[in-house]
Order: sequence, then structure tokens, then C-alpha cells
Amino acid sequence: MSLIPTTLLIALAFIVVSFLFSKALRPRSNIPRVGPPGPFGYIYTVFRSILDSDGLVEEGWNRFDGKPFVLPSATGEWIVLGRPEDVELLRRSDDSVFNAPMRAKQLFKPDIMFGDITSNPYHLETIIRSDLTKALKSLVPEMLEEAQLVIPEKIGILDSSESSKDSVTVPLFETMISIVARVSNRAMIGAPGCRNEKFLKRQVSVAEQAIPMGQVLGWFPGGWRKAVWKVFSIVAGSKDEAVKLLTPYVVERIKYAQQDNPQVITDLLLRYAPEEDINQPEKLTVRVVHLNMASIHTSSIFTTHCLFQLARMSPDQIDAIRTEIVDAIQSPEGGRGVCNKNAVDKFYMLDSILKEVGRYQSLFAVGSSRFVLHDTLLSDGTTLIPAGSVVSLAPKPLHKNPKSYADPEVFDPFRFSKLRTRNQQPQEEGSSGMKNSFTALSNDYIVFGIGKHACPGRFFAALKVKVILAEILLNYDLSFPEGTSKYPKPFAFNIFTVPSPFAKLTFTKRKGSFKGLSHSA
Ligand code: HEM
Repeated sequence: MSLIPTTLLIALAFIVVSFLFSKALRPRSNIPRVGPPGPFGYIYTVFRSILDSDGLVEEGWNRFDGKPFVLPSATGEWIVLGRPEDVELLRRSDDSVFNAPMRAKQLFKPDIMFGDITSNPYHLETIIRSDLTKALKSLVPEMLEEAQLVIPEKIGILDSSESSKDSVTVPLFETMISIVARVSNRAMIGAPGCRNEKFLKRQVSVAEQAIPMGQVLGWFPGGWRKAVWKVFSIVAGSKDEAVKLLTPYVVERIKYAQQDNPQVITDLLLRYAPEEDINQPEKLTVRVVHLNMASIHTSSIFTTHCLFQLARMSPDQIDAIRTEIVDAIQSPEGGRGVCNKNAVDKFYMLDSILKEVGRYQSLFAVGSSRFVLHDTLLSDGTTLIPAGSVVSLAPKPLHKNPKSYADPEVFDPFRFSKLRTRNQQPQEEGSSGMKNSFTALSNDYIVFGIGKHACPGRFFAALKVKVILAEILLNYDLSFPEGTSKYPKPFAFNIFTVPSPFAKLTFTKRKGSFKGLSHSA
């Protein structure tokens, strides 16, 4: 029997087993399930969830009037919560009841795909949570320089080439992935490593495969997963080649590890790496490849959605954004002529568009999922969440809640910048600048998750995406190619939604005297 039908048969068998297992769990709770009743309704819902989890969440939310419900999926059952009080419950909890690391292991299978990186996850902790955020200032000039090199190259409009066109149409998501991968890696490993095209290609495909494969592996019984992954790696390539290509650059950084001013994220990593990993640099490199995976796709999704939205805006709106960027760079409390972190922190309109993209687009049907270790009652005092189940938050009801957002169905690019007080630094705790910034966490905005396990890379991601977007905006006009939709339909797989891989955007070189952003004084 060929591989695909066998895979589907095993998956189907596993789904049926999950159904029987879930039957054993559910009688202990009074939580209803979305989808038609009975075993066939269950199997139908599981298959529907592969391409339309978002629709199922919306259906469940309306049918059960905002109360918790069960979403069966090909990766098991999710108890879906979407009321701010439920977000608060998860936000306050530590891992003793609602456990995030156990759930991340279940969902993404890092140990199968990357080896043992979770028993000592040093690359995910202090480094990203505090050291990286402190080092962001010094990474801005590096990222800007790389953006200036890679954007014209990947879009295909080179100033130096006589044959270069002024206007080019490109598949946007793919182009943004390659740009973001280069800029991210300039921060991660530095130059020239970030320009090794063979490595970048492999890294991007690792990132593309890892999330869906984590979910596909979940269709197989536990004992089969390593073997299935091995077969898949032989057929489609694995992280090993990316690790091999990147290791020489990681080794190069070892001598800089203890310096006072780390230049790249790998330098930070080396400070925490155990001796064993320093002696076997491939082990270190796996961590860099894993971090890249968390970083590249998420940031590319935001960059792409933002550019689609920018292409829909009026020339006056675009002029206002460009003026704000230039003013922030020139202002004495901003960059004083240089595009540094202080200046980027004052790109309020771009920040607002990013936050609105996160609010408006459903980038995941359910998120911030946690494995439940003990029977727990929800704040209503009656709904039992049984131990062994998985809870998750649905962004749509929270992000489209009219009590939290005026006209929630409208995409308002400046929704959040209008709420901010000018000249207030985003870092000022409790200020309107802080609360309405892209990276702020709240119970009605869960793009970066919540509580103890909220995304620690969000400050790095926001800075990187804003640097790329500012560089594009100041150099190019954006438009949709003739005859194409101005709202390209995103593509959904299991719980995640990505921008359409086929949608294109036209970049036209701006005429005039603009010479590019300065990254040094
Ligand atoms: C726009 C880009 C990004 C988005 C939308 C995003 C979103 C998320 C979300 C939703 C979570 C789960 C939070 C939860 O469970 O409550 C998460 C976790 C995480 N993210 Fe991000 N992320 C982004 C960029 C990055 C980058 C650039 C890095 C690394 C440099 C990163 C590293 C991580 C790590 C390490 C975790 C796990 C945290 C933990 O479990 O304690 N992310 N991210």
C-alpha cells in the first residue's frame, strides 16, 4: 500500500480511538461539543477542523452562547474558552494546574523533531525573556542594514542594475519569508552566516514543515511518531542539513561568547550553554534553528498581512505614516537623524497597524493551550474542566468583542495609535502608550498569548517587522496587480491560518530624492 493511503488509514483509526477515549473523559464534565451528534458527526467535525477550525469555533461560540465547548480536531480535543474571565483564570495560573510546557510538547513534538531540547530549554528562557530584550538596541542597526540589502534583492528592483525594472509583482508571503529569514538571522548569527542562501532555504523549509508536521505526527499513536518523522525527513529533508550548514558560523561565535556587548543572539545563547553543548556545537546549532523556527514564520505572517493592508490604504494615509517615520527618525527624542530603537519606538502608526492586523485577522483558531493536570472548576462555579483535557483560548470572540472594541468588524489601521498619547514612551508602565502598543498583553488581546508563557520574543519580532516595513514604505509604492482581489483569502490548516501563498503584490520604486534610512550616526 502506498504511503499516503496508509497514513490516512492510520490517522482515521487514531481519530476513532481518540473519540472513544474522549467519551471516557467527557461524561465527567458537562461541556458540550461543536458539530453534529454521534460518532459520524464527530468524525465529520474532525475532518472539517483540518481546513475550517475557525468556522467551527465561530459556530460553537454562537451555538453555546459564549460558554465553553469542545472542539474535536485531528490533534485531539480542545476545550475552547473565550470569555475575558476565562482568560484571567489562565493568565493567573502557573503550570501546576494549566500546564504550558507539557502542552507545547504534545502539540509541537519538539523532542521528536529536534532531539532533547526541552529538558534544559536554556535557549527559550532568560535569553529570550530578558537578555534579548536588553540587547535589542544594538540589533536595530544590524537588522536595518540587512533589510536594506535584502529587500531590493528579493523584490527584484536593484538600483545598481541598468536592466532593473521600476515596478515588480511578487508572490508576497514567499518573498516576505525570505526577507524576514535574512533579517532575523542577521540578529541571530550575524553576517556572513545570515546570507548563506543554502542554509536559509533549508531553515525556511524546516520552519514550514515543523508546525504542520507537529500536528500530523499527533495523528499517529505515540510509539509510531519517531519512525514516521524519520521517513518524512528522508523524503522531505530535515533540520539536520540546516544544522550542518549553520554550525561553522556558530563555532565562529564561540570566541565572542563572554564579551560585554554581545552582537548577535547566538552570543547570548553561548553564555548559558552547558559545557557539553559547547563541545558539541551541533547541539547548540539545533537551538538556533529551533529559535529561528519560532521567529521567522510568525514575523513573516505579520509583515505580509500588514503589506496587504498598506496596499489598500489611501495615498493620504500612506503619506501620514511615512511622515511619522521620518519625523521619528529626525526628532531629538527619537533617532536624531538615525533609524535607531528610540526612533522605531515612535512609529506609532505602524505599531497600530500591526496590532490591528493581530486583532482583525484570525491567525489561529485557538491558542495559549494548556494541559490540565487537576480537575478544576471555571469561575462560573459549575463547569468542570477534567484533568487530562486541554483548554485553549479563542481569539475571535475576544478580538471582535464590541465591549472591548468599537466597530470590531471594521479594520481600522489607526485604531490603537489614536488611543495613544503622543510622545509617551511605550515602556511607560500603565500609560496609554504601553496599553495600546502592539506588544502589550491584555485579557482582550491574545495574539502573543497570556501570563507566564506569553511570547517572550514579541519585542524582537515587533522591532524587526517595523524596520522591514519602514524600509519598504519609504522606498516603494504598493498596489495590487490588476484584476486581483484586494483581500486575498488566507489559508487555514488545523488551528493555524497563514496569508494566501498565491497572492501577489506590486512594488514600484518611489521617485525622488529619498536615499534610505541611516543606521549609523
Ligand atoms: C509576530 C511574531 C510572533 C507571534 C505572533 C508570536 C506568538 C506567540 C504565541 C501566541 C505564543 C504562545 C503564548 C502562550 O502560550 O500563551 C508564543 C510563545 C513563544 N514565542 Fe512567540 N511569537 C512571535 C515571535 C517570536 C519570536 C521572534 C521569538 C523568538 C525570538 C518567539 C519565541 C517564543 C517562545 C520561546 C515561546 C514559548 C514561551 C513559553 O512557553 O514560555 N516568538 N509566541
